[in-house]
Amino acid sequence: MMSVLATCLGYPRIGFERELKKALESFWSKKTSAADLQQCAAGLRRRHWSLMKQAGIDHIPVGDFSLYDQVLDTAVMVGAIPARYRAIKDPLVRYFAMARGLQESGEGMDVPALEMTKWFDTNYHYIVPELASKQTFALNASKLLGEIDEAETTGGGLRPVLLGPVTFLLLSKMEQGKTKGLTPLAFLDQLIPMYEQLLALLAEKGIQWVQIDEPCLTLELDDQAKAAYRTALTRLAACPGRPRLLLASYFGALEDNLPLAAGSGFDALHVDLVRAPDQLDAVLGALPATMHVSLGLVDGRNIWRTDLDAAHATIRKAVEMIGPDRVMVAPSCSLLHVPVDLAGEQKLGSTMKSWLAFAAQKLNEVRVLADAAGSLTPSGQPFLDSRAARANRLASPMVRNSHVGERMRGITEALFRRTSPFPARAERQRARFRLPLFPTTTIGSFPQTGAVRSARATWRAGTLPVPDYDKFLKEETRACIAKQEAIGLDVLVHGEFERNDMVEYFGEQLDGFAFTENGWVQSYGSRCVKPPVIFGDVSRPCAMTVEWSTYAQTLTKRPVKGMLTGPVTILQWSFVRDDQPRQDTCLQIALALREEVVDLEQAGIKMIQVDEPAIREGLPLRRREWKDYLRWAVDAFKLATSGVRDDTQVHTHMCYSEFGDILEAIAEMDADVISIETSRSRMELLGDFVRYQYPNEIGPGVYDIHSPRVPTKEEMADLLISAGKVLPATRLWVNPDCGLKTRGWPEVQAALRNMVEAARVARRQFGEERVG
Ligand SMILES: CN1c2c(nc(N)[nH]c2=O)NC[C@@H]1CNc1ccc(C(=O)N[C@@H](CCC(=O)N[C@@H](CCC(=O)N[C@@H](CCC(=O)O)C(=O)O)C(=O)O)C(=O)O)cc1
Ligand SMILES: N[C@@H](CCS)C(=O)O
Ligand SMILES: [Zn+2]
Repeated sequence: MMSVLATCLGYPRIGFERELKKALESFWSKKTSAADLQQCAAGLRRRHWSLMKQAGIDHIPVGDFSLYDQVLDTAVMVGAIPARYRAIKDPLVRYFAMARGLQESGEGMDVPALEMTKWFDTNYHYIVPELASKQTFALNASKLLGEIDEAETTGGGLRPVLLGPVTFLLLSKMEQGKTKGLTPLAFLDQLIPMYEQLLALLAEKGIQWVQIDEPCLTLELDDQAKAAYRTALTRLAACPGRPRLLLASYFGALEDNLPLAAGSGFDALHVDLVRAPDQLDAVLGALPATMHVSLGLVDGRNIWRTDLDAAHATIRKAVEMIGPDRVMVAPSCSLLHVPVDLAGEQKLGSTMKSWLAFAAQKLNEVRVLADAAGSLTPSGQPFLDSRAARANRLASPMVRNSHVGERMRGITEALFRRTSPFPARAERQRARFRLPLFPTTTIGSFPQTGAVRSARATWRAGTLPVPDYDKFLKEETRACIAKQEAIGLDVLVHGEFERNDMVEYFGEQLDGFAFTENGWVQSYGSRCVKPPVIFGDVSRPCAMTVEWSTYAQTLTKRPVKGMLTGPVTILQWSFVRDDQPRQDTCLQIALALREEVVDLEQAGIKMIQVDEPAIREGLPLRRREWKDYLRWAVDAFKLATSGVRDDTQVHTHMCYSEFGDILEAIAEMDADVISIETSRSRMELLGDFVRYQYPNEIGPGVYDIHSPRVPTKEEMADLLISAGKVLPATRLWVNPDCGLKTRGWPEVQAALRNMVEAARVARRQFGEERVG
């Protein structure tokens, strides 16, 4: 008898104990071999397949595992390897060179990494494939086929996951120069045969179902992209003898792309019903009689326990309309974006735990929902538990704080404005700080060395007494200030040694947040974050950063920037409550940060940086929703930062994204200075700031901090000089792309010395005076 299938689109690969992270970093630092790394990776894959099998998942993903990133894996699989990496013969070394750059002094090897940017509106970063004007492709499916062989022992139900050809091309970029007028989509005809060959190989292996991820189907597509979809989907559907194909859309609604998807000739369509529940009727109405639907009902982007009754009602609707044989239940997207297992949490408290589901629990929810599809009124224990948890959360006194409600009602227009407009503020700030032309600074964090991390780990474990930890951090901060002075930086930072993570640190100090011990989620490569959980109204019980900033300022005469994470970024990088609009939660965070900003000023801090790297990532995927989001996101930043005097300089910082299309909003944020990542894209972004005539001061990043490579004085000076030609030199700052926490001290010191030298070169070119 056929029944509703339980399926999964992808599983976190980092490992319950972040085994992959550790194996990667150990391999990169040459402590272990490639074989050790591959062994760890194979062990993780085996574990994940086996636990999906145990959870009763009928379609188990294979090929979603990656040593670094699934988009990079796809580029390698189709042979899209830019020329500069082809001299590297060892495939693994070449793979990591594309991901992280490679600088080997002995062998004269010095190649920067490919660009990295955010995966849709998530905090995961992918490597941007780069195509040449005469791009050709060649299939190398060894990774995927090898993993399928490994997974055979799992016992059937394997569903290979491929990033689809159109999304692959839409996420790619053309290499710089010589490609005028060409866009990656021009290569679709050459790329499709790689997928055709691959489908034939998968059919030979006896694979029954293949999942083709096309998340770009949830975006607004122009005619060229729609035509590309028509071509690609029709051709793949027409492959002779192919396995059955599931087209996976996620992160939003298909809307006007639904006819493309439903008419694709594929055998199943996955839809995200967490982000876009309202699309169900249209989807069911559009499905041809041969097509299955995969209902994405368990949230792959958040950690709240599923409302099983609501999900069950949706499944019933689908079953009644098209019959159980054509229905699959699934998470809304890959589970890559949620932590591995709630079982890793000992300190959360049973009430909070009962509200949550991580990846392992979500698999169980999918199974339970599939099993209950035949029942009209499910009453098994999982449903009873889900109802009880929901009722408990809705009624919990932990969630509401009447003081926060009062403060929210007391917000007035005046709280969103600095006293004077930027030109008047800039004049006062120039008089106050007397900085040289091209002032040099950094973004905030300095290396989080093994010593810093392990001191924190022992302090957390209770084996390092608080005063000793405090003394250790003060010593790190003191040494950091001394190093910055020796390097010759103009505006200093305290180094953020006390912070585990720029969001988690604040989450731990604010009321309304819970934090996990082991809730790691991959951010890029081996780097993970532990997003805090916002479960209730947010408020600040006491000052959070004032002590560290004021301590650092006592150590130097140069200005030390106060360092805060902005409201939108705290929101975006947390798991957010789903019982009130995100904007209300964001304004609550902004109110708490406003108190901190004012306290910093009162404590004598003259420059305050409020980082908003996630503001672009928070942008809704559909343009019509942008205006509303940008209104409240900008308001939240202004609410947080407008409580200070004109001569207090507000900085902000952004990284990882294309900011071209939100420049107006960035300007409205009205920060006195913005530092922004530009170096990986070789300052392409700066063109947007020029075109928009960005009015305030700006520090275009001149040094890619994601790579251990030390940039030369000359290359950074070139970047500055090109920036100085298009923007007034009087408004330019000099800084790396982002914080330096992931780097080691020797390379940081060498790079910053070169950066300070580069600023001197630029000053010689443009004059020493900072007037204007
Ligand atoms: C700027 N970025 C950030 C994003 N999101 C955030 N939430 N935070 C960010 O900073 N998104 C965009 C980018 C992504 N970039 C990065 C960059 C770097 C990291 C990173 O370094 N992550 C660390 C983990 C950071 C952390 O929280 N560390 C904790 C725990 C450390 C730990 O693992 N301790 C060990 C013991 C260590 C020892 O004994 O030596 C343990 O407990 O077992 C801390 O410092 O206390 C990473 O290592 O992945 C992330 C995103
Ligand atoms: N102040 C932070 C910003 C990162 S986006 C840092 O320097 O790490
Ligand atoms: Zn940054």
